Amino acid sequence: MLNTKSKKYCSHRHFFYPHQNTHFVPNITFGHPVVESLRKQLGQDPFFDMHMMVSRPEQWVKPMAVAGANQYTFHLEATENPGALIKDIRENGMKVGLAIKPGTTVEYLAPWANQIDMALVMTVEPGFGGQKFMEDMMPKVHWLRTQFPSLDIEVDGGVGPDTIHKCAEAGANMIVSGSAIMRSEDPRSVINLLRNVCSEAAQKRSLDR
Ligand SMILES: O=C(CO)[C@@H](O)[C@H](O)COP(=O)(O)O
Repeated sequence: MLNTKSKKYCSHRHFFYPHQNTHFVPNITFGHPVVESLRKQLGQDPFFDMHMMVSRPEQWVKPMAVAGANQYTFHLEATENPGALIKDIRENGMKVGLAIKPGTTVEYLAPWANQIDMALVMTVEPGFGGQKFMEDMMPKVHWLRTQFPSLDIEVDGGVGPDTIHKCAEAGANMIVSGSAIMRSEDPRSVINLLRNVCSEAAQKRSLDR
């Protein structure tokens, strides 16, 4: 639960920036020591995109870069100065991802779209796996794809074989999928399916252009 006394509204009065002692999401996942260890185990090939569901994302840029992250994705709702953070991420040699929660409209992300590598449209409230896919986020994906044809657009939350077509048709080309893969008896085939549906949709878009 966020401490409402620490609420601080920004100029457009839609977000509030959690106080440093509150959590952006209510649970804890792994941090840069695990990233460092994975990098050592897996070598330089895997692309590590760090989705930072944290308050004050500024504080983890350098540790994540040193640990071997390739892309640093932060939440627009969690920072007061996205421009400075984007600059810092780049100066630390990483690509930039910018995420929005379901309640945040794309118009707040749009001004930054030309400065980032990837836009992440959350299709659940951040925090937990296994939630229901929010189809009503697809217009955001579609709008971003129309406005920024070459931007990487990711969806995250409730994405699996039943929902991937909606994501791909709307224009997503990067997918986060947890439960659908982990709970499958054949994870490889689920991964291949998700990949293929996205590639086919992207190919069709490029032919239509
Ligand atoms: O971290 C989050 C939500 O905060 C997501 O990345 C989920 O973990 C994706 O898992 P599924 O929704 O696919 O189970």
